[in-house]
Amino acid sequence: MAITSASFIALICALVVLSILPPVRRRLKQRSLRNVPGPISPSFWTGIAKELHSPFDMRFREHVLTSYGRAVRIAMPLGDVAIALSDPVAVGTMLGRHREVFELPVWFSETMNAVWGPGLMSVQGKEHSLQRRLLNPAFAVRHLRDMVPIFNRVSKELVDVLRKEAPEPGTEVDIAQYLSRYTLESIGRTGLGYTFGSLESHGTDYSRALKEFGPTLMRLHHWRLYLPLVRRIFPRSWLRWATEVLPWAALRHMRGISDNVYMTSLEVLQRKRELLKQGDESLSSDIGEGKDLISILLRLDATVSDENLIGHMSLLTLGATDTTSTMLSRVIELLARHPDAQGKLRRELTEATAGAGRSLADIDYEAYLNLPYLDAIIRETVRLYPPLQIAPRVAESDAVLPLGTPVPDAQGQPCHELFIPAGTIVWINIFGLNRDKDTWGPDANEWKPERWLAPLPPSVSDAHIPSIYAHTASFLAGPRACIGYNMALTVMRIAITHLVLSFDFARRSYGGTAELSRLPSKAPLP
Ligand code: HEM
Repeated sequence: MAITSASFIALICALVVLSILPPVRRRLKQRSLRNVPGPISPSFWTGIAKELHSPFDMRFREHVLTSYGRAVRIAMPLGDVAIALSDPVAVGTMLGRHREVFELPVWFSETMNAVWGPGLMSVQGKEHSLQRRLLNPAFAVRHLRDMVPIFNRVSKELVDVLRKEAPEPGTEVDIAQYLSRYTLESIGRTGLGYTFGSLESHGTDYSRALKEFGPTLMRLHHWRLYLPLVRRIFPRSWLRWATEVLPWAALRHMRGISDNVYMTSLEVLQRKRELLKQGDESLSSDIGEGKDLISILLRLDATVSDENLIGHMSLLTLGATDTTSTMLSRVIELLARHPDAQGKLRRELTEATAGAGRSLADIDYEAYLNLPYLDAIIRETVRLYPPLQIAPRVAESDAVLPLGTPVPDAQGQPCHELFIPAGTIVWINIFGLNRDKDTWGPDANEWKPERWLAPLPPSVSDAHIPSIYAHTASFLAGPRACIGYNMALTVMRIAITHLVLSFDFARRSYGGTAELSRLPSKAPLP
């Protein structure tokens, strides 16, 4: 049957009406959210979303996340409202009782799926629980223990490269760049059983593709909101064809990134399956010594499909590297800014090694846990500088969230719960939870590792912050809590120990207050 132009126009009109009805209904139901305190929007059309997501205006975002209380109204484009929550009672409910209502937004998981394939961050609901159950055992402490010698070896390589780079005292070195390569290599060897090459070189196409993902995504940010709708209308093969023919540089670049990572992952995986067939001995002689996450997964369940494993490989590497290397850079920058803390840490580490007649290679997983000042420095840095400041969720149906701290209603009376209409974006305000003065005290914004050496004030435990680490929300909690947090902490403990025992870090003379996006990356080494 031929499609007439009238029926085509009718179809387009129907699609337009169908796609605008839910947002209109949501805006009508968001009345009560409009009373929640928040920054004034400069424009009905854009809201403050653009400023909030700008990597160049961290100060504005941090101001918004800490200055309006535990529930903050965020004006979104075209009069939509989102809410940022750092109220532990509300966040606890989102991650606990209402965990099935508050999911990752579909545009987020669809983007991940389109670029990386089916990994943890690209699936939802039951599929996510299944995948998570499959992956959890690979992250058990007993496997992490086996990875410590590999982390030690990469840390030693890092120190050797830095020594070559800075043979003279006082040489300036772009330390952040090396920490980024170090993290990628550590995760590559222990996650995938793959090496990205020497820490001196600038990496492989795979590592470059991972690095370019974030900036390319920013260029496509507004368009990806329409991805779920587009995917519902067009078959996958059409979309793939469109990425080839459309004259859209960012989209083509993203396709290149996706293909590149896919091909490398497939190659690594096929090699691993081959080695596994040859027996455990062959796998143990490979780069990850058979102790890497993918080898562990293949041993646990050899029936997992290549498609799933490739999705996991890409998303694990993506989730692991930038976060961990940002934290590491931050620790080194803070130690450079606080020479007393650096000296105290060096004394603790020297006592645990030379003082106890042990070499660095003798420090195992448990011994690393018994270094209280190192532990305090990591806890405090993870609390104050979480690499992910907000975690997005969307209400899949209408929901009511209880509040520990009330917000004003239309009459200015305290309101102890928030009605969240279906489709509303709710950001879990990690940054706000970690810096709340009522919880952490008036010095919440200061970096004080010492706070972890004495019992914490009762306000911290009384707050019942949803957390899997040190009462902070940095790794989140609930069904989507960071699966690799223990691995990240282990990588950090080992790298910091090697670095602080090998170098003295100082601030560059121009110093200044560092922004997360602009870490001072050059530190003089002796
Ligand atoms: C300091 C370093 C790290 C930080 C601060 C961090 C933080 C987080 C946070 C906040 C989430 C939740 C995001 C959300 O649900 O919106 C998350 C999820 C995740 N992280 Fe990490 N992460 C770190 C390191 C790692 C490492 C080393 C790995 C893997 C080896 C990893 C793998 C993942 C994965 C796969 C998820 C998705 C979990 C799921 O959806 O079930 N992360 N991470």
